[in-house]
Amino acid sequence: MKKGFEESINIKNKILNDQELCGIIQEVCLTIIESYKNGGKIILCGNGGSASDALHIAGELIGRFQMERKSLPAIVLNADIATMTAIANDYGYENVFSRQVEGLMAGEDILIGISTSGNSDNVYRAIIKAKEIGGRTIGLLGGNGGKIGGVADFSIIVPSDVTARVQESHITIGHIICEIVESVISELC
Ligand SMILES: O=C(CO)[C@@H](O)[C@H](O)[C@H](O)[C@H](O)COP(=O)(O)O
Ligand SMILES: [Zn+2]
Repeated sequence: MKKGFEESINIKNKILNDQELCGIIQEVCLTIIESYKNGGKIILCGNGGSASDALHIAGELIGRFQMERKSLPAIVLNADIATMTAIANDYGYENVFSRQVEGLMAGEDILIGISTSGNSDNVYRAIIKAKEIGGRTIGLLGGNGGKIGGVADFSIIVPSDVTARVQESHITIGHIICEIVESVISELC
């Protein structure tokens, strides 16, 4: 039992002491704030535990994190099960997110693709489609960043190959981003 706690703490300490990674997280916050100022929205997607993380982060933005402020628009592509199953059935599971990006994303929007391996094909294709549309893309990743790490505008790569450990840091990073974005936005309005 102790091993799991220790591993989780050690990975978070590694992130804390990685200036480059902390710098990327800061840049991501600024990019999200800029998008919101320009009338953009955040679009998120992921599989399994990362699907839950996408829902969790969107809930903090649309509802609130810790402060009273206006609602911040966020859409989760893995939330709409009717659309997802239709696309999976008609076009293949690898296209369940990219097809929605095609229909929903505008140039001022940001796509956050969450994948602990960095290699989920449906998240990868969503990032590629978002780039074609001209939107900014963020990968919340793990391992060596995988193929998504090679294409996203910003890659936040948690230094671990263990899916569960990566997910635990993803939600910590997600909370930190929400806290920073919320505090800046609430000063503006
Ligand atoms: O939550 C877990 C494991 O902790 C699983 O549901 C996990 O998210 C699934 O195996 C995903 O399919 C993994 O995909 P990815 O993170 O590599 O993109
Ligand atoms: Zn999990």
